[in-house]
Amino acid sequence: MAANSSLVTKREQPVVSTVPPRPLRHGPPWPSGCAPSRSAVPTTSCATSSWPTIAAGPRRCRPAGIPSGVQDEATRSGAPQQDREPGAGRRPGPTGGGVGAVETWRGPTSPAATVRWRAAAGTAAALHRRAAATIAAAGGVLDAIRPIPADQREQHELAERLRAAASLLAPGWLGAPLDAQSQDAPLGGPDVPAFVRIGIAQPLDDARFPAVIPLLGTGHLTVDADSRDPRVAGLLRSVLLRLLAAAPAGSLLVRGIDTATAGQLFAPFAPLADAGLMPPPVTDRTGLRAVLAEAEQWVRPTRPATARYNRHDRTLLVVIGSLPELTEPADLARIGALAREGPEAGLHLLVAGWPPPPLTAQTSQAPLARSTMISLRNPYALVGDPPGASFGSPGPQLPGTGLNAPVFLDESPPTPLLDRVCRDLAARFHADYRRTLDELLPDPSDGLWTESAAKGLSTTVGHAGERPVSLGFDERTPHWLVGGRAGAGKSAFLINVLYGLCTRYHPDELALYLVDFADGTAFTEIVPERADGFLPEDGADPGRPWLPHVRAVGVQADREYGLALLRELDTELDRRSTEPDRRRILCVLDEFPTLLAEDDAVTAEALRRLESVARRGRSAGVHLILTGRPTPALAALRARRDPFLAQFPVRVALPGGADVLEPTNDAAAGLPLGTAVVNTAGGLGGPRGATRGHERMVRFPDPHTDADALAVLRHRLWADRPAGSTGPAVFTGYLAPPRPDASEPAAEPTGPVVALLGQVVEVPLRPAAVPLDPSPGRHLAVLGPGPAAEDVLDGLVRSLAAQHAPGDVRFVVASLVDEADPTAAALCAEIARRHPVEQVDTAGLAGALDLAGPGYLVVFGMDGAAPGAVPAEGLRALLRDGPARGVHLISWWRGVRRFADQLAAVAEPEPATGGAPEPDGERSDGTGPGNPATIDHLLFLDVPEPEVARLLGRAVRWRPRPGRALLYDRRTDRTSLVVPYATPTAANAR
Ligand SMILES: Nc1ncnc2c1ncn2[C@@H]1O[C@H](COP(=O)(O)OP(=O)(O)OP(=O)(O)O)[C@@H](O)[C@H]1O
Repeated sequence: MAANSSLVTKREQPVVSTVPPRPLRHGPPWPSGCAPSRSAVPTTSCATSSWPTIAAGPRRCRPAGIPSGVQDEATRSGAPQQDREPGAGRRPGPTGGGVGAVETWRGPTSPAATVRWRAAAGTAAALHRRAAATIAAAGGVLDAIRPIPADQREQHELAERLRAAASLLAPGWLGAPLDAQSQDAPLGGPDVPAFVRIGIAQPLDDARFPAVIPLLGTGHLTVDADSRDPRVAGLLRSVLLRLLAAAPAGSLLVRGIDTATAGQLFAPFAPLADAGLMPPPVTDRTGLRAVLAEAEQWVRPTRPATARYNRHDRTLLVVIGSLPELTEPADLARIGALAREGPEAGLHLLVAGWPPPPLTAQTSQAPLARSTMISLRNPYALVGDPPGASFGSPGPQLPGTGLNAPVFLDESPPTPLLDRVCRDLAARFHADYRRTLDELLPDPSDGLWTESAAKGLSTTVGHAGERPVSLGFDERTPHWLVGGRAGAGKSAFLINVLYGLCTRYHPDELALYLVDFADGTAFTEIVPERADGFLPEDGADPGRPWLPHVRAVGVQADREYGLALLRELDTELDRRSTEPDRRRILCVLDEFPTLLAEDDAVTAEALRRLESVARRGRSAGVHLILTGRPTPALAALRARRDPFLAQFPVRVALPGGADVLEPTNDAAAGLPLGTAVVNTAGGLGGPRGATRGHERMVRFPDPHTDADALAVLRHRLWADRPAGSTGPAVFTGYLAPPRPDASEPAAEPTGPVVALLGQVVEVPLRPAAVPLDPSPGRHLAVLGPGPAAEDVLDGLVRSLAAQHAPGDVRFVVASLVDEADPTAAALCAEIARRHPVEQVDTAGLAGALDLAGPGYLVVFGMDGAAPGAVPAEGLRALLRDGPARGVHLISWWRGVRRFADQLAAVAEPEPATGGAPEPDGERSDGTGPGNPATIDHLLFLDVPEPEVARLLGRAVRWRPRPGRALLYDRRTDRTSLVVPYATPTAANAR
């Protein structure tokens, strides 16, 4: 029946209360002759149909259960058992007599026959009387148990009345046929809609009425098949469209989940996602959990002890088109709990594919509480009773039977209609709420940099209604913690803040350090543009105007880069403790959970430094913004009351970022894109309904909607930069820096030649350069199994060659492993253009150990030499005395073990230590830091941490990965993370 049919059908529909409650998944609810005419509808004969009709059809079909009930009743009503004869319980035949009576007419009409005939006639009369009694008794029983079904005219009248009721309950968008809906139908209504149409009920061929159910404000809707069934997809889309079109603008928030079709179910609603009215659907288990967490936050009572529910002025509708395969029972239980608790808090569920197929007998799911259940048949559907009401009105004691008519579910709305509605809603949202970046900036006519940072920094972050909301960095609000799910607008929010600050404060008063740990490109637009991403700090690059306030930027930076920045800030704070500095520093760590993601020494030190910088920076003008997606790490920090969190009184929660607020604060539940909750009390909530002075919900613009305006602003800031400004140092984690051009050697070289290896991951950036001076041990070994190490050696030697005047230096090149022969040959050919080169084998290498300087012994695959082939005595002398005569060994070793053995073999007895640091452990190469017969500089590529630690005799912090190397300096016993320079070969391969 139509929605709220209990009111109508209580009076109008036949009462079917003696029939057992109808299990929805069994056969159709109507007998043949009453079935809809669609050809695929299976017809069920009166004799086999076990369910009552909604009303009697033309043939007054009766359920098969009725006759047997009649017989039993007749038996009970007095017909003695012994009188019963075969066939006595059957309906009379066409002639009105039983089988025996017919036979008596065939016999001869003799006196004896007449006697027999009379006897037979007596029997027939007795049978007739008994049958009449049976019919009378059955009639009485039928009258007692159900009224005489209405005739067809009544059925049509009833359908007509239900149609009228439906148009009242679900007017306009909520109940109109969508394929005939006018393109101009106005959107939005005064109230959240309570009823919505799901399809057309068709009790008779020519009797139909809209099937309407209560949803928002009442409960949920479940369908037993998921979005892969086009009828389910059509139903979900049409219900969603009706609700969105009819609800007051902005009052209905939708979250979509659809794994089976990878979100295709919601594809027609994409304009809403683009507008920020509805986030893109989630398509996996992680996304499902995020939506469930948000919904739980939505229903969670503000004060659990009182179990009172928070009432939102908006409704959250979670539409599950299909659940992830093998959704865990715990997640299914969360859905069940949300169904039970949701409606009071304005949370409603549309769940397709419920109950999900059980993984085990123990995990089968009950029907979802408080939901109207739809069971698909072919081609119609059965609709169960809505929560707390009954379509069939079976009476107070008996359970409901659902809607007693087949329902043909609404099909997917026409694409142009869907598109038009979504675009109109988006445009309306845009017009009502969208703001632009310039509304957050000072009036351009006032000029740039008119505010003073002496007492703090402040910028407009958004608008609460019409009022601009400013947020600052000062002693009371020194640091901000910003949270939001992926795509919540964190970068947009940050960019607004950065432009807001950079237009208000002079670069002499504000310096920015920006690090992005994720794979985004949050900050690339405000740094100079160079394809390689590595820039000289001369500011001359005109590629793209940069913000003059920005000192350093890490794009997709390593955790080590973030840690280096924190160390740098800590050092700066040490300095400021004695020399106060009026220039404020703002450091933004975007996706900071990545920095703290591992349970290792980097995390431990980063947490310590964060706490120290935040605590000491408060009064020293050093401020932090940390942004991140929801992460268990944050909850863990909160749980253990980590001191660093206490240093962040400002919390900004964007959509999905409620975890930066206190768990009892549900202000951020269900935020749409473009909005944020700004809280200046560490995320604390407050009394419900009360105005919270420390908390505002703001709308903020997407700065990228007007890319041209943004470019003009950037150019203006750059063009006005103070004279002598240098560009930011940019570290781009995913790029290998190009090797600096080897300048022509100076006529009078002033310092030693340096071996340039790459860029040290540090703030400020600096090259990894090994000076090849005359001290004993000034040699370099590259250790690592793969071609990357071979490439490093190749590029390095080329750069060395370029640093010497032609003919000034001699090269001896040996390749002791086959795989390096081509590289060695190409290298020799290249160097030979400037310097004398000799390519040798192992024997030649042994002979060249006493090369007269200046020169280089370059060895590819030095571990490939047979044991003893390179004499230990000669090697020891080279390592110790070679640098003094300008000879350095530059070698590549594939394995650490051969290297350690060889070095141990040539190690000299350890001299008395002259103040050099003693190693903590024992070196596997047997050499100490003061040993002159050694190799002072080791570059590890792809060598596991334990092997490096064993070789160095102490713990190291190092995770081998492509594009990274660890440089060890034996003299200082220090290690540095290095991004090796791109080599010509490697660069070509990319
Ligand atoms: N205020 C806004 N109004 C409407 N759309 C916005 C707004 N802010 C951002 N968007 C849009 O939302 C999308 C995601 O924005 P953004 O990249 O800033 O999110 P994010 O949280 O940084 O994402 P991620 O975590 O993936 O890096 C973009 O398409 C952006 O244009």
